[in-house]
Amino acid sequence: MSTLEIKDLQVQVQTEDGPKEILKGVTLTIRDGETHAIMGPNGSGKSTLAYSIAGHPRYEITGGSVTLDGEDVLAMSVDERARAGLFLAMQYPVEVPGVSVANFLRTAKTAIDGEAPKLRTWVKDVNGVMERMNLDASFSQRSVNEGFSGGEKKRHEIAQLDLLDPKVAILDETDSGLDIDALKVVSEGVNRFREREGKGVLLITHYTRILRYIKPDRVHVFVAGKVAESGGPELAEELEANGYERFLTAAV
Ligand SMILES: Nc1ncnc2c1ncn2[C@@H]1O[C@H](COP(=O)(O)OP(=O)(O)OP(=O)(O)O)[C@@H](O)[C@H]1O
Repeated sequence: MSTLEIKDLQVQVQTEDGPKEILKGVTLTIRDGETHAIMGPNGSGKSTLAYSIAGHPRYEITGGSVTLDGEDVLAMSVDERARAGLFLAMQYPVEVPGVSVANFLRTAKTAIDGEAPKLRTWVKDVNGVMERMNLDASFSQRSVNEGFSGGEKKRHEIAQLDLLDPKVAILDETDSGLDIDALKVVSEGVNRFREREGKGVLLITHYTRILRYIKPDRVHVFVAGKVAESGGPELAEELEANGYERFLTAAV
């Protein structure tokens, strides 16, 4: 089971000019096995939603709730959220110089499962994932994200998704900066994850092209810190054709 329920979520950040309200009451439920796409203009608060769910300390929750299978996510520390089954692929993955991909993956897996994975199956699993993500075997020995190309960073995020096997994956612009081949590899990785029993996906994107590979159950238009409209995949096609204008006018 994996139901992520976001109710009337309100979030602010501290700026030099005082607090700034970014999320103004976001309500969204991702049920067992569903994939939801969020699209919206720059600065509408999509990444803020992703970071707030993952527990980034910069974002202050001023109202509302987030639960995963009924558990209060907002009461959990960042690592508790990961152990509870939340995964965030960041728009700009951070570099961790001196920590190899192999070490990072094993440490993360151990922290999430509460015990170290069995070495023999783990090595096989990692090699299998690297191969599927079209990453060279030597990639495991490189420092996390240091000097990675844009495409390598995103493929590495999906390799993590595959190995860490969360309940709900939040993917923040995982398609940005990918060439056609990498987009396919990344999409296939996400689809393999979706095929597992009861997994939820929240996919933040600017482009409908990824939604041709990863078919969403629901599409939400995010404008000025709120969900302005929700619909099926046809809503993404409408956005591609007409842009956000009708939503922006309505939000004023
Ligand atoms: N620390 C901060 N200080 C000031 N403003 C901030 C801070 N963090 C976020 N914001 C503002 O909050 C708004 C929402 O930002 P966010 O990154 O969530 O938008 P987004 O929809 O993901 O944008 P994009 O599509 O460009 O990635 C923006 O106006 C941004 O400048």
